[in-house]
Amino acid sequence: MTSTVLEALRGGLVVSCQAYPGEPMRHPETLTQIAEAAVRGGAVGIRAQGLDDIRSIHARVALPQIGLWKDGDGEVFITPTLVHAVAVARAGAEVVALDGTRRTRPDGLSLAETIRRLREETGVLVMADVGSLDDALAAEDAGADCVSTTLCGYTAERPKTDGPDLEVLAAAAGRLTIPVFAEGRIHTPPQATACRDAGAFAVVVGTAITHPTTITGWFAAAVGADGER
Ligand SMILES: CC(=O)N[C@H](C=O)[C@@H](O)[C@H](O)[C@H](O)COP(=O)(O)O
Repeated sequence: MTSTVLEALRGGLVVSCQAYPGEPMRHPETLTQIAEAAVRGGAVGIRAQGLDDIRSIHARVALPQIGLWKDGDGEVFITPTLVHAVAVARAGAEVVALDGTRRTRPDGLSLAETIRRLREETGVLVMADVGSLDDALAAEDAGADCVSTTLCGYTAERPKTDGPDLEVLAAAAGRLTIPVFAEGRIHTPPQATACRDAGAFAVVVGTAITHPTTITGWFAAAVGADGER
């Protein structure tokens, strides 16, 4: 049976509120305000990065939060170890998103061991961010509560498609018994609808809603103002 927290996300839009190191909006207060604005637009959940942002958003936004901690300069950087995952749960995230690929984790634990110990220590729900159908199948076997297509196009297994990886999404939604979230390069409302139609349990959008630098770049390019002036 799907948990109450996941049920609250079913069929809805989750907004990922993140800024990258060195960027002007990288501040917990700013990202909390963005999350509050997303609530007004109809988001059913928030995805957030970093312990300070997670704490701040948890205190002010009454929606389920998918938390993660990006760390390290290795291939596995989304909540890469058990220690990171426990910290994300303790910061207040109802769901911990972690690297759910079949790659070696920096602490040497398997995904199954990570999920088992995280659950024992915190009781939190686990979202495995996957890069392929095989990752998704393995993550379900490892005990994840849900998967997201977050890493499709960011590992060696899949090409970086222009929009979301609908192929992996549809295949995973057809094969897994746990919820499959659509995430990654969903840049337009029609793409979000396509994800829903491909079987997404819920749709996660970040950049196209919360990353003005990228959005500005799209428009600048459209008017030919992105080059040297
Ligand atoms: C690959 C990776 O690091 N993905 C991250 C995971 O949290 C974020 O940088 C993305 O913004 C998020 O997944 C939402 O995707 P998009 O911004 O494309 O709507």
